[in-house]
Amino acid sequence: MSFLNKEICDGDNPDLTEERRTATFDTDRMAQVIYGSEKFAARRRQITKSISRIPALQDTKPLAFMTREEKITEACRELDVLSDHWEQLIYVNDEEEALHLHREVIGMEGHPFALHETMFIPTLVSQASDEQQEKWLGRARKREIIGCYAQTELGHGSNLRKLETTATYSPSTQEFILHTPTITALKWWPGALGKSSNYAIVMADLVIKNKSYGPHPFIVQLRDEKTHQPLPGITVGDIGPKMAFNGADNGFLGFDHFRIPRGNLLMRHNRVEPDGSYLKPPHAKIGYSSMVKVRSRMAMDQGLFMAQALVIAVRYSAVRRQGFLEDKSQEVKVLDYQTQQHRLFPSIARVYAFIFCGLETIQLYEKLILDVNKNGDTSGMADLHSLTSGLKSVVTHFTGQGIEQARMACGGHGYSMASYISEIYGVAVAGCTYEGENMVMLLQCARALVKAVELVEEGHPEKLSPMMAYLTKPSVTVDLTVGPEAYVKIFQLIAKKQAFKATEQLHKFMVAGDSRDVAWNKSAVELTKASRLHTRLYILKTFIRRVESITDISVKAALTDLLNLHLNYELLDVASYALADGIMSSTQMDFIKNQLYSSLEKIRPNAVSLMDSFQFSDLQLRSVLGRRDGHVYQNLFEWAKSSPLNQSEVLPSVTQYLKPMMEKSKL
Ligand SMILES: CCCCCCCC/C=C\CCCCCCCCCC(=O)SCCNC(=O)CCNC(=O)[C@H](O)C(C)(C)COP(=O)(O)OP(=O)(O)OC[C@H]1O[C@@H](n2cnc3c(N)ncnc32)[C@H](O)[C@@H]1OP(=O)(O)O
Ligand SMILES: Cc1cc2nc3c(=O)[nH]c(=O)nc-3n(C[C@H](O)[C@H](O)[C@H](O)COP(=O)(O)OP(=O)(O)OC[C@H]3O[C@@H](n4cnc5c(N)ncnc54)[C@H](O)[C@@H]3O)c2cc1C
Repeated sequence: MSFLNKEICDGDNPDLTEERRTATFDTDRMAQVIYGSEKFAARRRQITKSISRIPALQDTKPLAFMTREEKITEACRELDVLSDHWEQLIYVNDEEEALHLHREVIGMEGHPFALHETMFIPTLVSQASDEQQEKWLGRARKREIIGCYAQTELGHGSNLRKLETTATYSPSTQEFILHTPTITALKWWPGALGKSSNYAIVMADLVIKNKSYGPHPFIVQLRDEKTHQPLPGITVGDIGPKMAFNGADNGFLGFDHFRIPRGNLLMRHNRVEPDGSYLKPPHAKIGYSSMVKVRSRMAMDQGLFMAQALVIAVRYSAVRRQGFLEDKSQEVKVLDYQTQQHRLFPSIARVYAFIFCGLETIQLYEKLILDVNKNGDTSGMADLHSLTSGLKSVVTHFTGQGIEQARMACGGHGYSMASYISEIYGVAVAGCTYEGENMVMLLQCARALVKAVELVEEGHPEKLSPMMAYLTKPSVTVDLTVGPEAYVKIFQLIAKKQAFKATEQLHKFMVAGDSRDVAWNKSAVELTKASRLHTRLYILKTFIRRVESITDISVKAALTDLLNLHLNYELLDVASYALADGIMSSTQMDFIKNQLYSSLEKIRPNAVSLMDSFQFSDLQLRSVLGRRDGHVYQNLFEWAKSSPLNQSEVLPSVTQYLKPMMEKSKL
């Protein structure tokens, strides 16, 4: 079956139009699967259309030609325009719609509200008491105040228990005294802290009567609401340019015995009474929930980052002609080369897989917050923490790899800022670090795995959570031709073996006399391998579950091809484990390779439409190379001509230095 997708093809590059004509599914229907519902996919399109009717948001100067200050100013101008249209554009308080609006209009280089929406408001929702929400949440939602999340310090990010900023309770005045005792205690990195925010959630060590209670969240006013000047006792500023994300003012913050009222400790789950007595929370790590919230979004957000890079690379590959195959009268589209397909298509599959995981983990977090806030039920916290710790690490790592391959797939033009892929890469790989450095978080996931293995070894498999149940599966011989379930079985065996091996190694060192911490460190590489396999198994199973649930036949068929590619690619990628443990034979390996190559051919006709289905507007993509019209060469030439360097024929640097130098050389 072949039909023309609904988008207008007239006027586009004929090579791209041809690709769109040969697609076997409808991109609107695919968008419903990607964005989780028909309603949200339609709302996205509606919002995009409404944005396109606001002149002040069109044809802005390319970000690549702007200084950092100009980028920040431009983001603020756009936010102001959006603010004037907010209620016509989206349903107020709909987080997904707000995120879409920001992504499309302001892009990914950061803006003053990035942390306000993703961490400041969510922390108030999950940690502030009803009374505190009454006071601050409404103001935050109406954007009367701008907030950020200030946790990381110059000296500590990963190890939260050693944060040095103190919040010492003074019963006589019923205040907390915030203080930065050393240079390493300066808050360092928080997004939008430096220049934009006037409020912050500050994570500080709660100290009462000389006893430390560990990091707790406080809401703190940083700047005067009228003048925006820092309040006395507060030192705040921008930390300088970064690898990417330079539209954001990540900042530093220090306190000099800065006093805040007792009511500024967020007290939904714990309390400090006026006399200084402390009521502890129902779960020791409940104060970490805002991090879990962001981690639960990361599979979706990173999937969308990689999708942007792939839209650009796949469209370009369908337009770029170079070299010959059979027909010597016309050069081929580079997308027809097997190596190009192998470079791009497994990442397309991963994008879909990550997004399906993201849809699931976002819902799991929403449910957890309901359970905790309404029923005080914290039983889901440990599982979601270990799942999202592993997932953020695996997804960010592969997203970085996928985006870099997308860049290379665009040859020389991929290296130009016109492609915008380097910016997408820079922003995406920040995710390997923020919300917990990847190795640190893989080791958090490993804690849960080791515990589960120990339960099995102690004869209590019934206590395993459903995600760990595969650790009890016996070894079996598997016939790969029966379909996805066979791949899952092999993957389960590989992941199980590695989890047991890593745990065995840990125990061995402990038996030999090492403390658990030292034995843990000596086993850490093996433990992180176990976490990665465990997480990749979850991703694989989620992909299968999601594809099975699709009702549209043509969408399901296209995604089944992608799923088959994913299964074969993933298994091949971990084949060294399977071969070493005798789980797979070399004949099975050959079978997998052949399946992989034939999947590439099946996906080829749908490649452009699989990426068009994300329905990113040109405004959001910000890529000259990846525009929907595919007129790559004309667009590139126009863009280059608009470079500030080309606004005069002779640069002052030539007149001032090169010319005199050449003249001197003549003497
Ligand atoms: C991101 C969305 C953006 C969308 C916008 C898209 C548009 C594009 C625009 C811009 C894109 C960029 C957006 C930028 C956003 C950037 C946001 C970045 C913000 C930050 O980085 S905030 C700072 C984050 N910091 C960290 O993550 C620190 C990492 N460290 C930790 O979390 C902890 O220190 C630790 C978990 C590693 C260890 O904690 P600790 O208290 O020492 O505990 P342990 O002794 O290790 O463990 C004890 C026990 O507790 C369990 N546990 C730990 N944490 C949790 C938890 N959260 N929940 C439940 N249980 C937990 C742990 O497993 C142990 O259990 P056990 O004893 O084994 O049973
Ligand atoms: C773009 C960006 C935005 C950010 N936004 C915010 C924000 O809004 N708010 C905020 O509070 N913070 C923010 N951060 C800070 C971020 O959360 C931290 O940088 C991150 O948690 C990593 O901590 P770290 O810098 O201390 O790394 P480190 O822990 O110093 O990592 C250095 C190395 O040490 C290793 N390591 C550390 N501990 C262990 C261990 N226990 N076992 C094994 N290896 C270990 C790591 O794996 C890594 O290789 C942001 C960071 C970035 C890059």
